Parts: sequence; C-alpha cells; structure tokens
Amino acid sequence: MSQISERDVMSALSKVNDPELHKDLVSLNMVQDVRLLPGGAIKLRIDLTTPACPLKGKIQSDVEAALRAIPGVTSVELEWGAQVRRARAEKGNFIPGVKNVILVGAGKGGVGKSTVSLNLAAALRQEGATVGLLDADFYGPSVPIMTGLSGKPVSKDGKTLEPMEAHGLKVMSIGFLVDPEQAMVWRGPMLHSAITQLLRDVNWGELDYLVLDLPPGTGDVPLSLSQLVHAAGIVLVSTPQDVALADVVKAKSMFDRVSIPVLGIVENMSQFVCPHCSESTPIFDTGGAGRAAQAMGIPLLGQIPLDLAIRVGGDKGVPVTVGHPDSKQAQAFREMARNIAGKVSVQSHDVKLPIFKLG
Ligand SMILES: Nc1ncnc2c1ncn2[C@@H]1O[C@H](COP(=O)(O)OP(=O)(O)OP(=O)(O)O)[C@@H](O)[C@H]1O
Repeated sequence: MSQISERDVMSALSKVNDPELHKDLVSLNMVQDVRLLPGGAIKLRIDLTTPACPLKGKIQSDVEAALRAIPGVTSVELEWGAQVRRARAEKGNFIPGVKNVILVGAGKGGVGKSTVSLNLAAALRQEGATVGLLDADFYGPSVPIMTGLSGKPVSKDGKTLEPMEAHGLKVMSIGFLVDPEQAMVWRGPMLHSAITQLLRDVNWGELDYLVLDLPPGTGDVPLSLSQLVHAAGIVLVSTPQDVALADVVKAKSMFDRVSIPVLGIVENMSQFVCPHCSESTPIFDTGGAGRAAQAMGIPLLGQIPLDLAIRVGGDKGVPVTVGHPDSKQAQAFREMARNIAGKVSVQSHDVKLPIFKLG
C-alpha cells in the first residue's frame, strides 16, 4: 500500500475552495492538525472563518471527496474549529477587542430592526461565537425590554462602562444611560458625546461580533454613527411591501455613498402562518425584499415570518431563538445569522460584494 504523506493531504486540499471566499482551504490557513493514522486513516481539523458558517456541509463533502481520492486513504475524520477574523483590518476606528461590527439599519421605523438585531446576536452566540449587542437607537431603545435588562451599567475603573449580560450576550443600550424622552431633544454636541461614549467607552472584552442596532431612517444620527466605527457592513431590515422597500433603496444609496458595504436585506414579517390551520397569509405582501435585493444587486439574507411567538418573546425579554430554539421561527433567524456571518467573512477577506450604484 502506498505511503500517504501530509504533503498529499495538503496538495489535495489546495484544490478545495471555500465556496464563498473563492480561495482554497490551504491558502486560507483553514487546514490544521493533520494526523496520518495506521491503515490509511486521516484526521484533521478545519478552522472555519465563522462558527456560524452557512457552507459547512458543502465544505465537509468537498474535503471528504478530495481526501478519499488519495490512493490508500481508507477513512477521513474531520474536527471543526473556527477563527473569526477581523473585517477590513487595514482601517482605523476599531472598537477595542471587537473583531467585526455588524450594523443593523432600516429605511424606516417599526419594521423589526431591534427584533432582528437581538435574534441575530443570540443566534450567532448559539453557534459558538462571542457576541455583543449595542442598542444605539437613540429615539426608541427597545433592547432593555427585549432582553429583560434594567438598571444602570457600572464602571469598574471610573472610565469605561461594563456591559450587562443576557442570554450569553454582552449588552449595552442608550436606554440604560438616558431617558429616551431626553434623547429625543438632543442636538449636536450632546448627541455626539453620547454616541462617542457608547462607541468608545464600553468594556466589551473580546468579541467575534458586535451587532449594532442603529436608529431607523437615513438621517444624521444613523449616518454619523455608522461612520464612527469600521463596520464589516450593514444589514438592512424591511417589511415586504413597496413603501418600506422604497426606503431601503434610499438607505442603501446612503450607505453606498459613505462606502459601508451593504451585506444584504432581511425581509421581516414576511408571511403570517396561522397557528390553527397553518395557512400562510402575506399580510404585508411577500417576496418584495427578494425582488428589491435582486434589483439592487445585493443578497436576500433571510425571511422572518410575522409571528406571535416573536412578538411575545420581545415583550417578555426572551428572544424566540433562545425561548424556542427548535421552532421554525428560530430556524429562520439562525439561517439568516449564518448567511450574515458568511457575508462578514467575505468582507474580512476583502472579497468585494457586488455594489449597485444608484444614479
Ligand atoms: N416577525 C415579527 N413577528 C411578530 N412581531 C414582530 C416581528 N418583528 C417585530 N415584531 C414586533 O414589532 C414591534 C416593533 O419591532 P422592533 O422594535 O423590533 O422594530 P424596530 O424597527 O426596531 O422599531 P424602531 O422604529 O423603534 O427602531 C415589536 O413589538 C416586535 O416584537
């Protein structure tokens, strides 16, 4: 029987590409800890670029096929790890300890941006990532209620604020610091100093992802907030009907102008599935975000149903992904989170997403 060498393994895997990054696993440094065992068995670890990898199944079958094609290989055993990389490493404006900031925005209010932010953060955490959630929605912070957290954050060193913790997430909200009615009337310097405090003075520790819930719309506050951090990109949330989607087109154009990559759209309140007869009703229309995403040349990252358990979870402080992890609703959020994590990995490898320029 021919002797298998580590070189054979690496050479076979240098022909297997990560389907999203379009580079081979060896150049991406994803192949680790190769062990050649007696009788032609191979064991190795694949370090994915995110524990929430949407393409793990495809990578697994490609790796197994490539290794089994080496003469003399009798079995292949894979272990999985993840090394989340920092997005857009060449730029400044980092939040200390945070590898990737994922902005969540919306063209208009009330479309479920905070619900998506929280469930995104919780789903990434469930996949094994370390995650923070920063609620910077100055005019309507809903994260305190949605996480069940209250009280004031403490400072251990007199300079930085400690985030609170809920459902395995580190959480900070402008709602912990000020009365929203007070924030409503802030202008200029007050607003700037509150934004800076939120972005610079929170002791996050080491995070793979910080999900940043922006204020809705295309005004000054979401724009300056998003420019003060180097984000991996922005996820735009919309309901499916045309009036909401028209605002998303506006939002996308704004973020394009300031060169923040738009990772894609999440369609929220996509369908109402009757809990009694299981019939689907497209209350706010359906499929609109998919058509808009296609027209703008950006991905549709997920479709979240309009559902009672999602609303109740938000009101009770336990997101549906945590309270009902096996439900269809949680599955929809997890699929969305994997798609977003995949797009963030693409950004961290600086492979450009298609950008559609308006006008
Ligand atoms: N898919 C859904 N199914 C049922 N209820 C939902 C869904 N998404 C959001 N909601 C509910 O709609 C309300 C508004 O949601 P949310 O606060 O997330 O929106 P928002 O876009 O962040 O609003 P804001 O304009 O305050 O920023 C909440 O009561 C929330 O529980």
